[in-house]
Amino acid sequence: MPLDARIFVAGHRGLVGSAIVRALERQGYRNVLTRTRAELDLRSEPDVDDFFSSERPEYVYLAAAKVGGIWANNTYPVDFIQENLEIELNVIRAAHEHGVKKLLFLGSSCIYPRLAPQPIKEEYLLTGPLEPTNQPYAIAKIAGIELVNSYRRQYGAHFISAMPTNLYGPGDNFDLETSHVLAALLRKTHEAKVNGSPTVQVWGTGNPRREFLHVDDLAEASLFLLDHYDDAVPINVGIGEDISIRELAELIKNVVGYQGDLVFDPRKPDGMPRKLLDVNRIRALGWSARIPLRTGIEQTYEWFVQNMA
Ligand SMILES: NC(=O)C1=CN([C@@H]2O[C@H](COP(=O)(O)OP(=O)(O)OC[C@H]3O[C@@H](n4cnc5c(N)ncnc54)[C@H](OP(=O)(O)O)[C@@H]3O)[C@@H](O)[C@H]2O)C=CC1
Ligand SMILES: C[C@H]1O[C@H](OP(=O)(O)OP(=O)(O)OC[C@H]2O[C@@H](n3cnc4c(=O)[nH]c(N)nc43)[C@H](O)[C@@H]2O)[C@@H](O)[C@@H](O)C1=O
Repeated sequence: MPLDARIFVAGHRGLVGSAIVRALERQGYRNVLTRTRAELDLRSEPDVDDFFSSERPEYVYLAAAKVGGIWANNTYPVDFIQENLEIELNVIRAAHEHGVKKLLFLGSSCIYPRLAPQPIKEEYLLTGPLEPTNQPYAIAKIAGIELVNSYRRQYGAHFISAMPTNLYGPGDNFDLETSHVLAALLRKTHEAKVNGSPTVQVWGTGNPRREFLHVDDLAEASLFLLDHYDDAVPINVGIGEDISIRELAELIKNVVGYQGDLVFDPRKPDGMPRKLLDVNRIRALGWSARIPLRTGIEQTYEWFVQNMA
């Protein structure tokens, strides 16, 4: 992408979108287009069309979506399937109709079968049943991949899809109901330390395993893929290692400096037993994650204390 290219980052105030804007600015891009949801609701087809027609973006990062952790996904299935389908249909269609040169659609590792062999290769998509707690969201994301590939096949569009693993970092959602595990445990553990509480509640058994990628790594990967990838296969983006939720909770205790105990609540869902991406495809292109988990958690905790606590 030339440095004066007109680049639309959809979802620029979110965890991922804000990191992509930071990465673009670091690399010297000076024409980054953004709109808040209040300024442009991406669920509205005519408004999306007007925006593309007046602003004429040349490149698009589609990082706007209805996003949430296991509880939110399980509790608001209509919102997760409907809003995501609407956003994908409007933005991807408008990008094609208004001549966007390249678009990156962000999916999620939850598109893969619940019991997929580990680490999960891109070709395992649609080879088995999905995890029920996030099936509506996963199906919306799979529809997004198919839409991207249909535009590639029917019109030769240079649209691509990336599948990030679980993300964390500055700007994450720290709401205890709707957040993902890492942000939730950072906040709970910090509050337990400050309030002198003897225990921290951890949902589920602690046995599920997850892979955590720092959002600044994902942002670098997103820029890299726009320049170096043009294929129908939705490419995995991860760090290549996973840990159990119990190990994550212990690591967070250590970073926060909390001396109390962890209490597991098996009445809460575990979700997918394991979700570790095979990242050989993106590594072969020349990109690897750089931020180690402990360093990333320390930096995110510092951000949380300065901005949210
Ligand atoms: N977080 C994670 O662990 C993972 C995320 N991903 C993917 O990355 C992408 C971004 O996720 P993340 O940054 O975490 O999500 P966030 O919830 O942090 O941000 C989502 C962004 O989308 C915007 N948005 C949502 N609905 C609309 C709408 N109707 N119109 C306009 N803007 C809208 C929000 O705008 P506003 O701020 O104005 O509300 C917000 O800026 C998603 O596609 C997600 O699937 C993939 C794997 C893991
Ligand atoms: C990114 C991904 O995010 C979601 O899938 P998930 O990986 O299951 O998400 P999660 O981060 O919410 O939980 C991971 C694990 O952690 C446990 N856990 C413990 N204690 C807390 C806790 O306090 N909060 C949360 N949220 N989880 C907790 C929790 O019970 C589960 O076993 C999907 O919605 C999916 O759509 C998606 O794409």
